[in-house]
Amino acid sequence: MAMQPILSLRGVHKHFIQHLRGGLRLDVLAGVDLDLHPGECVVLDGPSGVGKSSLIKAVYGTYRVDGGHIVVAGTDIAVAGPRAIMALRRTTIGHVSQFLRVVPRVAALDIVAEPARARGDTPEVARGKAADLLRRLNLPEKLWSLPPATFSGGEQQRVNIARGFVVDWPLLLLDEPTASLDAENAAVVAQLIDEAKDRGTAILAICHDGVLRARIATRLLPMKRVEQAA
Ligand SMILES: Nc1ncnc2c1ncn2[C@@H]1O[C@H](COP(=O)(O)OP(=O)(O)OP(=O)(O)O)[C@@H](O)[C@H]1O
Repeated sequence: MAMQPILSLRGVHKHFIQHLRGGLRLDVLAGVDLDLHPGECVVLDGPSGVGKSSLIKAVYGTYRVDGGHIVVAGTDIAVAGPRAIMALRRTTIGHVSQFLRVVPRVAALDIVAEPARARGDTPEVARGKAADLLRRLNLPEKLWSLPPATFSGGEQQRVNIARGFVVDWPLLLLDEPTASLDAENAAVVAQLIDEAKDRGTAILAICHDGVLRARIATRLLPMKRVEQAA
């Protein structure tokens, strides 16, 4: 029997009403289909503004879609309520956004460890995994006990990446994970992605860096601008 996809998109539609532009309707996603299997890395491919981030946000349950199905591990996120979405975020879907959502007064090490704690690891085990990742991503150890609010963009992004990789997620969403990183740390991220794929994580990614994209993508999902109704 063929392996079940971890993520299935069928006919996903999304539009925005742009209130600052006189209520203009902007159709962004029109009938997006995809099956994503364990161990695959599909990179969304298309020009700026085509809807790549919107699709990632829809799969994470942040944006509600207007039509179609987004099935993750048997749950249709297109129609799921907030509890079901929060449960999937705890157990199944990891997300590395472009920017770290800084939690005041929580140390970087604990921010990274938190998803592993939420999945049942003891504090020691979770912190050990967090420390391994922060070390691999070259975050100076003296920063680990500090809240990341004052960290540089690249330091915050490395905390964010470590948080995304601290759990073996069945599905991992990556939105420009190396945008603020130097070449050395971008290479570490490429390695982390390879290892996650080998463990069976399915990855849906946005990645403008052509070299990294060629390295990580098992396939591209071409996205085209939607024709707007006159
Ligand atoms: N919350 C929102 N409200 C209104 N319009 C939005 C919203 N989010 C995105 N858009 C619009 O939807 C379109 C697609 O945006 P999106 O960020 O998904 O594109 P993208 O392909 O990820 O672009 P880029 O490669 O530049 O990051 C853009 O025209 C954007 O202005």
